Amino acid sequence: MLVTTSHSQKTSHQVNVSSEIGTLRRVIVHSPDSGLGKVVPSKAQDWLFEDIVHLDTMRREEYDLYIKILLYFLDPQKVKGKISTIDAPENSRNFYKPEHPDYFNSNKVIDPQSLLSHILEDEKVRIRLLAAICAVERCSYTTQEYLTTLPSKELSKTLISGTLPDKSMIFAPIPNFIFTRDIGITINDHILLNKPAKIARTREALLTQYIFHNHPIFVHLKDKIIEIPESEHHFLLPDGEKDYKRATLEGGDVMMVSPNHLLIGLSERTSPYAVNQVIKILFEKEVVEKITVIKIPKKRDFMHIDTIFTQVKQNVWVLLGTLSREGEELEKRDFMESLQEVKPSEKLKIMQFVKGYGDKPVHYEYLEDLLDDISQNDLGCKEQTVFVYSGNNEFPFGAREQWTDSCNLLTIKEGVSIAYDRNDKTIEAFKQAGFEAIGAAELLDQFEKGTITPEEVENTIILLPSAELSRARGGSHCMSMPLLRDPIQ
Ligand SMILES: NC(=[NH2+])NCCC[C@H](N)C(=O)O
Repeated sequence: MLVTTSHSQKTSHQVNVSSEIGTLRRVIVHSPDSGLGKVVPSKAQDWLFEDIVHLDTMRREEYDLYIKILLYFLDPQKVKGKISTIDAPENSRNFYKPEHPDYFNSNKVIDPQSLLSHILEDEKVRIRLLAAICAVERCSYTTQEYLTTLPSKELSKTLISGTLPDKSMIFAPIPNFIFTRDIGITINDHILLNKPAKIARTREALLTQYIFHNHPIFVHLKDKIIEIPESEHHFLLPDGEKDYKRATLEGGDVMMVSPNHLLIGLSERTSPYAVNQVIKILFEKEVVEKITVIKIPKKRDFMHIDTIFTQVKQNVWVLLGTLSREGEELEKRDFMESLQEVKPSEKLKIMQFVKGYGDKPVHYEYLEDLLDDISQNDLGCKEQTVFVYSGNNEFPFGAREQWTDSCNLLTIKEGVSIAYDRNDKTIEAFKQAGFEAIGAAELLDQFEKGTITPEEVENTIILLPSAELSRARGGSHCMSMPLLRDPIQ
């Protein structure tokens, strides 16, 4: 192995997440690679995109700001006072390219492309991973042999983008790799790896599995990496019946809300069998004591639970009104709506399992009841729980803004979250709840001028330009896999 682990490195390799809001210290994010620019209209839906994106705008005007904000909060010496140089045209964005010598190379804001190039230095890992990928992608033996000869940095780039250094495509891109939330989830000091429901995300899972099992920064996690096995019945089922018994789970459905309490979505992407397995494994390993299952409608609009709600502060949540108590009350006031019967599959169902209390779950009727219980009882918050609704619950903006990820926020420290700038009504609702809203570029400008420091930022929603990013159907929560957060006070 090229990278070795010294004692001082070990502390910086710490992995622990016990809340959604403790100060973020280490995170995995992936900058949009060239594969995103290869999405064509005929494949967009298969690749889980609603549209094709303009890669250059997505990078320069949107995602690069996200990286700079994350670095300013997590690893400031990488960016402080350097932004105009970093973004100077003659530097060709090299700062953001993991394969380039000028890459920011932080051990706090980490790109899986770098981790992959490190593990590919190991001959054994390289051969095994290439064999696995080439089998999945049905490559010829000659292609596989050629790939083994590529330098690690090039190979890493190719395995992610699907494109060789000569720009020819050897397999499909994995454009959803920017949504690192879905590749795995840190649950206290364990990592739960994902089992994607969609074929388009298969290679992501394979790369992630190899990274977590082989990279020296995760070597201490050996017994703490959890993978969900397929049910043995699954293999004997006719194809038409397979779906029900499949084990699928994506990270957007898993939320660590307090040290003992995990939320897991039962959704379009996460199957009942996987949920059962997670409960069994986490209880057996004593990783958490309480697991709440939130069954959401299987709809493209919702996909994972983190598209419906996320947490901003111990007592503040942003959520979609139509699936909540607020939504039902609004509906009841509308006589015609109340005549329409809601299909059971379109209703939210919340069941809470506590270790040692058998299979008898506690039921919550509404999302607000559960979130309030988390704020007040799990987190012991003294203030009243506040709900900020998507689109400020104004028809039809709740649904419109949820579609562009108004409810999908990454909290980088208590009360400070990153959101998309396009969700005007939700931003308005945040302001009414006492938050400030500031554009990412403006905030960076203030950091550079020294008028404010990241430590001084409080109760603020940082707004990221999102015309292109939102077409990929994920927000900042999806675009982050936290590895380390401070415990909440
Ligand atoms: N955690 C999330 N909500 N991830 C969003 C993923 C979006 C991606 N296009 C997909 O459909 O898979």
